[in-house]
Amino acid sequence: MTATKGLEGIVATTSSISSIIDGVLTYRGINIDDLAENATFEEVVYLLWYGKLPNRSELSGLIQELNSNAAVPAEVLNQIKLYPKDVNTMAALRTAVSSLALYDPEAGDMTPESNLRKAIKLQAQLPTIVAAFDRIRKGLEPIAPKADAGSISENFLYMLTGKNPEKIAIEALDKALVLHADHELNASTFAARVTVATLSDIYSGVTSAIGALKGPLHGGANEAVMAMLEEIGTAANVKSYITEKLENKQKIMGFGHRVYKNGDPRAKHLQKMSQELGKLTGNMNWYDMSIQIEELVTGQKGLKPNVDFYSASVYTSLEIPRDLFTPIFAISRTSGWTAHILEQYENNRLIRPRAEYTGPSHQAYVPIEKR
Ligand SMILES: CC(=O)SCCNC(=O)CCNC(=O)[C@H](O)C(C)(C)COP(=O)(O)OP(=O)(O)OC[C@H]1O[C@@H](n2cnc3c(N)ncnc32)[C@H](O)[C@@H]1OP(=O)(O)O
Ligand SMILES: O=C([O-])CC(=O)C(=O)O
Repeated sequence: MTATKGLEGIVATTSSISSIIDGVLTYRGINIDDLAENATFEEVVYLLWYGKLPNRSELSGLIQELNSNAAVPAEVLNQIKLYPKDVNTMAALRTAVSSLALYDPEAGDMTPESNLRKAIKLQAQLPTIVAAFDRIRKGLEPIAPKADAGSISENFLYMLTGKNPEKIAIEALDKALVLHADHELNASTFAARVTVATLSDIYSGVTSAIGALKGPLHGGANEAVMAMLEEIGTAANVKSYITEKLENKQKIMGFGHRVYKNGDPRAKHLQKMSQELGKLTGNMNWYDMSIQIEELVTGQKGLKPNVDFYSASVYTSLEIPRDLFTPIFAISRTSGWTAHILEQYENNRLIRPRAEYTGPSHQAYVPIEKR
């Protein structure tokens, strides 16, 4: 038995949800470029869960269901009020999502209908949790979700600020959610599938996934990108900062990918949005710095930006706090996680690989008094 470090290139399951073939990403066979240009996030959620695009009445039915399930149990909101105000936002989200299960009477029900209902509740309630936590830590009262919101993006921005968001902000966030919704067997989705393959419940699967997404080699990279941009400060400092990092063999966050070696197809959409939003807000600094960083990192290392790189400047232009970037990724990826969890349940087998043992052998047991 020989281990493959990081399971690189190992095909661990079959799936009909999303594919990455020759650098092209599809959701249910539809190219991400088409979805990014044309689909709303709710259409994508429907596509991932049901395997087809919704017609008008199916789409409005889903939006209604999401709206009517968006309120979070009062007990969970009261618990969030007890969290330390300066706690890591992904840690707060992980804890709150785990506690949702305590107040859902059907948490342990394993029928397909019940699991789909819980997927809807999770998709509807994650935005409410993230917005509520942000307000509570600022000493503000959480805002209840709108019952008639047109989209998750609209409701989330409304719950964050208490104001009706501008159309441009809703559309920009919506496109970012489309681009982050699913990605084959990425680390957090794999974590979700491993968890539920023991026939554990969907809340456990999504809680595991949030824990995996949090790390800076995965979803946490978008916050790390913004931290880097803030540290660099202005375009004039980019060259010396990046060159020094690369010379010291340090990683530049938002670059590189396990699967894409010729570029992440999602990045160009986020780059365009970053430029457009920079122009609209009259602040091109983040975009200008990002472009320069890309030129240097691609030029010197051949590494291309991934989905996390330009999403940092996009969210900043939308005035979203840096430490909400990864929770927003989680809001979007809940659609993919839950689609994969439902697919895993449909055709389940315990996921249990082997380890290549590299420790000592033939060791004698030494009694404690002789150690
Ligand atoms: C949504 C997402 O999860 S997208 C990924 C988000 N993560 C990041 O942006 C973090 C930065 N990127 C990385 O750490 C990596 O590129 C990963 C984790 C995404 C992929 O990792 P792997 O496939 O395991 O590649 P690995 O880390 O082994 O890198 C291979 C080589 O490229 C280098 N490399 C990879 N990414 C980077 C980077 N961002 N900056 C500088 N060098 C890099 C490594 O140092 C290594 O060099 P070496 O062979 O000289 O040691
Ligand atoms: O697929 C991966 O390894 C990481 C990624 O880009 C994602 O989860 O969107």
